[in-house]
Amino acid sequence: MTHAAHPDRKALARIGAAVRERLAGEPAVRRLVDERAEIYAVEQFLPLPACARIMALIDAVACPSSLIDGGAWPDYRTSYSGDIDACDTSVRDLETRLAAITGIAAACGESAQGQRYRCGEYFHEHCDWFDTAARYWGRERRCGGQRSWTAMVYLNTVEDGGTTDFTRIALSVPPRAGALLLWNNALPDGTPNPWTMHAARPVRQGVKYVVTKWFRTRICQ
Ligand SMILES: O=C(O)CCC(=O)C(=O)O
Ligand SMILES: [Fe+2]
Repeated sequence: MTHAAHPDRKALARIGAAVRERLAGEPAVRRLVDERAEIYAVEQFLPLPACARIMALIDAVACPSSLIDGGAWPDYRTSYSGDIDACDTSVRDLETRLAAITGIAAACGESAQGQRYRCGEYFHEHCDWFDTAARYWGRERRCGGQRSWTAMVYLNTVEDGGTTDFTRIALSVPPRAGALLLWNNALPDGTPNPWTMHAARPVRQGVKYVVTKWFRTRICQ
């Protein structure tokens, strides 16, 4: 695919550079070692009481997770998800923290989505990037454009399983309560980074809760 085929490429390159520079100045931020993808972790990013509160909010709204391109493969994602109450103090506090660490305004992203995986549940490997050749792209282009960075907070520590695996670079991240995982879905030139392919592996014991914010290129309306 040529550069021209990536509609938000220049803006994504700009956002990538700005976030990269900001994270470099944050001592709590650790870059996970692989040159091919920009993936960062911050331990104890969210206090445990806020994690507990958001887990309760997820339980209140969780429905079987959907996929943006419909359900071509019904068992692709077996978790439960929901848009948690954006007015809740803990959610507002989370949004503020994510905006502060990335430098991207909360409005320049989708509303935070909670996910719950019970024993055996998973999300098969995928990239968070939108397929700009798909039918849904017309809508997403007008409403925020391409996804830039993904920010995901693990709300609990899982007894066994439930790792987030970056399958093309053999990186496996175990869920730890309050930890933030943050990655750039684009390469430095703003084109999609295929090395960000990832999966949520099945939970083998316990339950896993995460909250995810997908930042976009522009303000989402
Ligand atoms: O739950 C995880 O570990 C990953 C979730 C994920 O990839 C997503 O929601 O896009
Ligand atoms: Fe994902």
